[in-house]
Amino acid sequence: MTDEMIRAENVHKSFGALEVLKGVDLVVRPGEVCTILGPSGSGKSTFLRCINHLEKINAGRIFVDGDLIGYRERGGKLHELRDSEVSAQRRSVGMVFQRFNLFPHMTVLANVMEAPCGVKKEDKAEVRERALALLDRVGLGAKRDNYPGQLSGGQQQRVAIARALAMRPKLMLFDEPTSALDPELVGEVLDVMKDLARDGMTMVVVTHEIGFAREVGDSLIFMDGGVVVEQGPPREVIGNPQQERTRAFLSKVL
Ligand SMILES: Nc1ncnc2c1ncn2[C@@H]1O[C@H](COP(=O)(O)OP(=O)(O)OP(=O)(O)O)[C@@H](O)[C@H]1O
Repeated sequence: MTDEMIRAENVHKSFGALEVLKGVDLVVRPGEVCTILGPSGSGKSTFLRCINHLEKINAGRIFVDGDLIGYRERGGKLHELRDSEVSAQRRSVGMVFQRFNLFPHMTVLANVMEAPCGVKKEDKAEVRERALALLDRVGLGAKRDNYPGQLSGGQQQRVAIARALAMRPKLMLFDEPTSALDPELVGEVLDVMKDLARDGMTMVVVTHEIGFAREVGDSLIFMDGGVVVEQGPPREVIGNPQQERTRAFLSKVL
């Protein structure tokens, strides 16, 4: 493990003529929780997707635990990864989306067991044991034989977190994990995330949950217009924003 879990340097991403990321820099150290806040359309989700190589960047570099995303070194040269190799690299990063993408026809346990854990011919009993332990961890051991449709949105999102953890990720990316939930279900998902943070998981969390950022975040990034406008300890950025754009946004959401 390096002393930087994520290093993003001057990341640019466009969709056709639309330039969404205009030079984003970020360093996240192992065990840190980095929260990202910003108006709709500012490029937060796109940036997370770039870290996980779900989007290919147009310029800049992103390293995850020292590995350059999308490339590998061979014979002293950098080679672009083939699609099959990219998916292996992507397995080191767990991602949880706004909408939980569970298989509706599979039980909760099967959903977690199905996650690619990167170990070929792994003993099925071991996979099952680990999946059960993860379901216990997110408080859903008793629901293992249920189908996703039988669970609440909050419970389904907790299964999605267990599924991402089953890949043994080095870091977890959360893209507005609670914004599709009814308000009374938000807390149970945030509690699971807080528990992960306490256990030292490195996390980048795009969220509008200011309380979570303040309580759990080591750093807060305010993004607007495809750039990082302001960055610092969450309590400082929220309590005393230095930039006018941050202040204007916070005055609308606080
Ligand atoms: N695959 C795509 N093709 C074209 N445009 C895209 C694509 N993905 C994102 N965009 C555009 O990029 C811009 C930034 O989107 P993004 O989802 O990253 O913003 P965001 O800050 O996460 O917003 P929100 O909080 O609403 O999710 C938007 O204008 C969006 O329409």
